[in-house]
Amino acid sequence: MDVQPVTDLNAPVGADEFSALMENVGPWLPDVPEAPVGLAVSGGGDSLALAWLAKRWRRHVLAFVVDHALRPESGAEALLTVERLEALGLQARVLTLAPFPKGRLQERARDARFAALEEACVEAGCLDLLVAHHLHDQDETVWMRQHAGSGWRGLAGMEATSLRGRVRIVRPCLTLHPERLRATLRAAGLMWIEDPSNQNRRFERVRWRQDLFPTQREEAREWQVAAQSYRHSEDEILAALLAENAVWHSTGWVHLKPAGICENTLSALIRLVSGRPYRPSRGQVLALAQQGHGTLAGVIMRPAGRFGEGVMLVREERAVQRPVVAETGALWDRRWRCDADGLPTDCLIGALGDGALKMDTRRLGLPLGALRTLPALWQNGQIIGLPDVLKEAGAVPFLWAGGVPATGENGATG
Ligand SMILES: Nc1ncnc2c1ncn2[C@@H]1O[C@H](COP(=O)(O)OP(=O)(O)OP(=O)(O)O)[C@@H](O)[C@H]1O
Repeated sequence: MDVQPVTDLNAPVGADEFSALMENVGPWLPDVPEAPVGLAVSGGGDSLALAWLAKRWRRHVLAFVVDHALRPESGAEALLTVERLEALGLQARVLTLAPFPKGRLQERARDARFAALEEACVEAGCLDLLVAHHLHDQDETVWMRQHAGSGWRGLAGMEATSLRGRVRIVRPCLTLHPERLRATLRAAGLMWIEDPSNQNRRFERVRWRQDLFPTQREEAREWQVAAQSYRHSEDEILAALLAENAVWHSTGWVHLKPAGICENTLSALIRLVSGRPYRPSRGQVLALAQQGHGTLAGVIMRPAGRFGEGVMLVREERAVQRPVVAETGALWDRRWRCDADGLPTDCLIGALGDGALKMDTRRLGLPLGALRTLPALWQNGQIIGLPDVLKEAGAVPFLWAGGVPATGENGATG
């Protein structure tokens, strides 16, 4: 649907305008209590304005307020935000984060925040999570990436929708000026919290926010629109190449025919097979494509041999995660999620490893490297459960949880 641009920065965002923005980032499930739309609210002006608008758009919206527990007053602020949300008729929950390691604070806080939000969304039945990034956030993202020497993929900025693990992140306000979100709050007579870290020039984003001239913001928008349209057309080409030439096996590896081997397919497939959120560097991928075999970003590429022409891409055994405690929902190696209930307390999830030696890879139809890097349930150094993708008796359910699809960019920040 076409949304008429509103140029008056003092004009609150209207209900019809917001509905049109939401329609552009749909489709949406029916408005039922079993499937609320999730909403991430920091308590700051932007996300509170989004909460107010979202509640008018739909009855069943569930807000999550993450308390990073980094400042003594943060717990009280989170509760105050919950009260404000409840006063708007929204259901709201506080998610308090466990302490996380010092250093790279903003990045770690963001990762921990999204992990908690994803978990809470899955538990509450929310497929979508709304966040309040707006036009100025997008400008700053584009400038930061431009400054870091990012190519067109980076300059395309944040997408209005992207996948993160098991939820879809939706940014309905990406084209809205922040002044209009403030105007919306003022018109509704709502109060919000100013987070002091939003003024702290120690953080790169804050410096860009404070220093960018209006003309530079305009410039960023031009780059962003051009780069995003290029990104979308490149993604279409990539999807067609993959559909024609790549076979993704549910045991976590890929067979790629010769006609499909190029920088674009390899970088997307390496990200997929490794379970990592980011693509490897372009130079490294080009070198690998030229060599025809090798190891990159936790993935081994080698000739496909008995599987046909071309190459196979298999997770590198040396790079897999160490064993983790086995419990329902546990994620191992960023690739596999354990879906079994009632596991004994002293079990671990780790690579099948040498447990694969007694197995017949020909009968199972997969390369040894792929078999060795599948998850297994271990107890006292013995394998007590194989993943159900192998279709063996007494198997344990594991779901592929790589999180990032092969096509479609996830230019996520924030
Ligand atoms: N502590 C938090 N709890 C829940 N959601 C959050 C939190 N911090 C950020 N978010 C979500 O991520 C978005 C982007 O984060 P960012 O840090 O840029 O926003 P902010 O300036 O802190 O807050 P706001 O956007 O509410 O003014 C927010 O708009 C909000 O939707």
